[in-house]
Amino acid sequence: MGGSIIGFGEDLVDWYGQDSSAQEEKIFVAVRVRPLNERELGKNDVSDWECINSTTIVFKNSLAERSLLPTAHTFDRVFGTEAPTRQVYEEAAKKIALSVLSGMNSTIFAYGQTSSGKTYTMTGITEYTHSEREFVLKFSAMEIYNEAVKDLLSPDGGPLRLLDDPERGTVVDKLIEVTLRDFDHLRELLSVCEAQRQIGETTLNEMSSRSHQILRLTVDSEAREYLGRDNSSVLTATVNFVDLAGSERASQTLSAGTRLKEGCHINRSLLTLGTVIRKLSKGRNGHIPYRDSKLTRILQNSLGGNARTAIICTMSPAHSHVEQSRNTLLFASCAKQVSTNAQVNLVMSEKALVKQLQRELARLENELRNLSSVSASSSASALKEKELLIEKMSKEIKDLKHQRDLAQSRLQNMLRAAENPASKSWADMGNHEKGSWGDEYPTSEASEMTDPLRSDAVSRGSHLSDKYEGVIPSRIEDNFPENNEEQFLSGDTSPRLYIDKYFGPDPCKGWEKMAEETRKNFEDNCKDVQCIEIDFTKRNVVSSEPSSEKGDDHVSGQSPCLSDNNSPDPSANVKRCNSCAAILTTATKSASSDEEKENENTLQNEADNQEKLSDPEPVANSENLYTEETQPSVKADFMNEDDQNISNDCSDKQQEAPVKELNEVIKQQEAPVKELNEVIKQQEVPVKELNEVIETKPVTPVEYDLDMKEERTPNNAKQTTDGGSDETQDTKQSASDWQTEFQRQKKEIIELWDACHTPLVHRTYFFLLFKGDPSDAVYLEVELRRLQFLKNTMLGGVVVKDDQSFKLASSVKALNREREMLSKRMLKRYSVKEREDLFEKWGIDVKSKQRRIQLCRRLWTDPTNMDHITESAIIVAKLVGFQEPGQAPKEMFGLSFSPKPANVKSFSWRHTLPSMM
Ligand SMILES: Nc1ncnc2c1ncn2[C@@H]1O[C@H](COP(=O)(O)OP(=O)(O)OP(=O)(O)O)[C@@H](O)[C@H]1O
Repeated sequence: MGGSIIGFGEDLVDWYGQDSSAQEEKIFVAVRVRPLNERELGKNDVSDWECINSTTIVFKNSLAERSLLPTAHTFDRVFGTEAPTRQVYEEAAKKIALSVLSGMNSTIFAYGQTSSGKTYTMTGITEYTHSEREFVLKFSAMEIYNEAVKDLLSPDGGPLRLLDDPERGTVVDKLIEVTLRDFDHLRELLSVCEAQRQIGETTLNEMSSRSHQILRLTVDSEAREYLGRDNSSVLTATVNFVDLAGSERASQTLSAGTRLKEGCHINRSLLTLGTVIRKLSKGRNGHIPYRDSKLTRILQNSLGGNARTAIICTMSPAHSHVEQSRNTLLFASCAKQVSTNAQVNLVMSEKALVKQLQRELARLENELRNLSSVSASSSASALKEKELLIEKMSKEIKDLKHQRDLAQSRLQNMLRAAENPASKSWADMGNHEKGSWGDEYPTSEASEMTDPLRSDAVSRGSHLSDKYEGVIPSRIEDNFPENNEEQFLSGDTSPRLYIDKYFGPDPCKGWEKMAEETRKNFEDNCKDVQCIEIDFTKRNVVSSEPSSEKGDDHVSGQSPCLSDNNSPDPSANVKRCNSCAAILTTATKSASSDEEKENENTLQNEADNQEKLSDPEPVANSENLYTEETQPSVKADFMNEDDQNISNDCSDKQQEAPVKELNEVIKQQEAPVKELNEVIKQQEVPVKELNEVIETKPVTPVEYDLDMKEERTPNNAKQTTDGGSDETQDTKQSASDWQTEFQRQKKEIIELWDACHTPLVHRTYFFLLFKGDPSDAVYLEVELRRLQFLKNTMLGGVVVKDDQSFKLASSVKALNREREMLSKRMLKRYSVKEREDLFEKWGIDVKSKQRRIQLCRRLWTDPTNMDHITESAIIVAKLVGFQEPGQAPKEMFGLSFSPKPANVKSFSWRHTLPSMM
């Protein structure tokens, strides 16, 4: 039986060598004769039957019977009384039973008279079948007792329903299926079935089965499992082992009651089975009464020809049972005529295959849809996204490298300073870093002298001041501030000087040097600011000298530094510092005194409208402004050290301490450099990977570069103009570029101020620089970078621990205090009418409480609105006294402000200091 089977490939041959394709075959019929049992032997019964060969059984007794009935019967196989069950299995059952492995259903019946050996035989065959198989089987078991179907694996369950499935035929509903682990498991289950099966004692069989038992093994296997082929189709087949109840004669079994009733059901169902077989044996025409009994209904698939079938008829050889034996052989002969047309469960397999193909089709369709939805544009956008990511990460790397360079640069500067222990200025710087920038009142001159960098800056600042003499306000209006913030801001009355001190280099001295220095010392310069701030406060103390308007009683121990503005002598610097430090404690008191004084003024100014009483605003402690938010702890140390130094001149011993501190600071600075290097390292890897993936062109640096900018500045253009005649156009272009860049930087800086909570006074000072003067380029650049770094440090997750260089970073709390301080100032700087106008202009109810602080809290709050910023700056400038009498506020902010040539040599640094000097 050759041929191929669709879906399973050619040569689908079952493991025992037979082609598994559809085949018409007769039911395999075997007869097994059991030995005479003890009961029969006890009655001296004799054996009538003899198996003369492997296929023929002959009746050997009565001459009379012999003349009437056939004496020889031929079947597929006959087994005599000596044949073991194993032989019966091998030669009669195995072939059929293992058909299930090639996807064919099969059924093996045991048919015979009661006590003839059906159960004996089927139990053995079932066990042997399992031991042969190499596949996982599922086992189920049922019995039909008195026409009720019962699950033998569910003893407590009620009768099961039979359902008609259009595909599978009759199905026993909710029949339990157990996956067999091994042979022992099967034996265990067979024992359960045996225990559950209805057994009754009859006169012929002490353990007579009173029900039909159907044990079912189901194989769900993939063809490749047994053929070694790569085929995922599933074969599902079952083999039924049917152990029928024995036909019996009531007269023989002497049954009554239950046994009789059982016997009736048994005989009726066997009669139906016999009828079905007989009809089948005569062909398939006409009605076949499958449904007349549950037995034939359940086995319809098998009997109907879908399953390979074997019927093993058991019989007793005893003469006393000759009639039943003849009936058995008659049944066997009929069964032998029945043809089956068993085939691999192609129907089911094809369905499985169709289902599988449908699933595969759906999957492919889905994939296709997804693929088509990923259009070219989305691919391009994904690519662009990656490119942007690379660009962003590259920029971050660049920023980080920049920060690292700054940190390294600062470290180098510190190391340089450490090499010169006499450089007290650096030690001062260290102290200032650790201390509060607003708590001290050293003189500005002292700071200038003690910080070599800043001395240079001051020198250049003077130069600039000369340049802008007459334009820059020459003095602060009146009394010294009542708080630290104002000490900070009042140190320079000129924004230009503020910037000069802040950044050091003089733009007029050449871009190259300036840019280089700025880049190298960016952080140092930032740090410089702190010193300057401190120096401003010191200057305030200087203002307490006899020439000042107040605070003289606090500066009785005047420092020599106050009289020497330009001494380059480091030792002199040390003296000054020590002395100035000594002044610190008294200067604080001076500030308090100033505050009291202002409060008096306030009361006087507000006497008419009782504002002071009706508008009780919080009064900030001038001493605390910024100090809580910045470096409160070191302040005490610094003070103590200075206290100790009050009566001492500089000694070597004293100089060693700051050097030690400096070394400590250097140590601290090394950590962030290391951290930055680590961050850069980590950042670089993904960028490299991404670059490799999309093979994009090298990322264009986004960051504005000083060198690039240098090429565009008018100063630089001027240098190049000397070398060629057609460079005027270039110069114009450069100026245009600068204006564009200037606007961009201005906008960014304002927004960064907001993000970094930069003090309003600092913003106001710096805002004065926003006039588009190319010479301010470097200041803007440095301020921008400082803010970018600061923002990264504060918000960007780049942790630079204990970084003290960016004191201009404030906090919301400090900013609020500053606003409170400014609001206090409003009483002094603005008349009642001016204040009311301001409140009205800023949409604040004139009669509301805390209207001044309300106003000040709105200042600088909208970094995107230039009008708002300008108005805010005007107000702050006036509040802090940064306004020449008679000068319109707007003039200060560039509307009518233009630099004048630096041709006035007589301008001096001192001229820019407060009048108290
Ligand atoms: N081939 C055999 N060799 C030895 N003993 C056998 C053989 N066949 C059956 N017997 C014994 O005969 C007795 C009856 O066998 P069994 O119970 O299998 O008959 P049965 O056909 O199933 O009867 P019933 O229809 O009443 O259930 C048992 O004790 C069994 O061990």
